[in-house]
Amino acid sequence: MDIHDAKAKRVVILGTGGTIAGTAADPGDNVGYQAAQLGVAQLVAAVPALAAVALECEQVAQLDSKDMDFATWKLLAQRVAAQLAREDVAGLVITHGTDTLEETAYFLQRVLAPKKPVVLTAAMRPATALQTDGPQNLLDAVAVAQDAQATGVLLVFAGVIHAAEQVRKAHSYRVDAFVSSDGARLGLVEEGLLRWVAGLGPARPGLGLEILAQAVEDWPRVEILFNHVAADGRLVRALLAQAGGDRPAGLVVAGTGNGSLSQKLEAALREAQAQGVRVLRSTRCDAGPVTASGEALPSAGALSPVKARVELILQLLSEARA
Ligand SMILES: NC(=O)CC[C@H](N)C(=O)O
Repeated sequence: MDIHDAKAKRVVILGTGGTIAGTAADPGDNVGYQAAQLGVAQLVAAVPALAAVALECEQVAQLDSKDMDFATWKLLAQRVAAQLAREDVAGLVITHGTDTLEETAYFLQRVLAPKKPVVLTAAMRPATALQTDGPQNLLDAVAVAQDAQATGVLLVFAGVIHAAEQVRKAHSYRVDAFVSSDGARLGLVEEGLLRWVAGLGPARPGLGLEILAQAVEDWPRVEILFNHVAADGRLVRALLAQAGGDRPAGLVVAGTGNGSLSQKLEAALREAQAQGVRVLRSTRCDAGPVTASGEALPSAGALSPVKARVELILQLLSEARA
């Protein structure tokens, strides 16, 4: 859809901070900047084409996404649900830091599984940079939020539309920092026009906002560990030795290859399981699922280790209410 279409319904932009709202003293400095300095209304004001779109802005948070926390997640999920419930709203855009964006995207998809589009976007260069990427990403994200075919939690970045489940940050510096596993990108945005390249798959139903009712201090602790040469399970045993409330409720292991584990690490994880700690097996490979087999510890499917952690936290919250 052309973003200049006057009949287009309203888009609400929720600001949370990140580099897209960052500033540096020197325009040539792409790394020595402060994230989360500009308000979301200032980001919109920097994109003249957005003046023609029916937009509202809401500042939900103002942080560097390396510091994203459960309280902000809970507030964001509530605000997203409230804005989506409005009939005059076609879709949402969320501005976010790139560092933990994929975790927030997966969290919102699993909790809300929205029918309307919820489009995250971000930037790899601060707003003051010579080659700032935030304004174009914001413009593209608004175009996707208005599109009748767009649905669910998406990321729009560097002209590409990604789905929450597949996307991950793959580069620490380049402006096209995100990829989708197995090339599963959904589409492209070119001069405000969308070109879908993959069908949108059927989404699982959302777990519901109610599961977030528990105080965030009491949300389950889930840690991530790796398999690697000579992984001996001592880290697992150190965690199990922690006193009552401090010990993790769940562990995600980023296994090698198809989620494989050294004999010692697997033994330690089975001990954890026997003691009531939930274990999920993911892979440290960049792409591809963990295909379940026989007696192996439970697989996280195609979820990356950080998303498997979000999934386990949400499953534990959901089961605690059942
Ligand atoms: N490019 C970025 O957005 C990363 C900056 C910052 N650490 C954040 O995630 O908020």
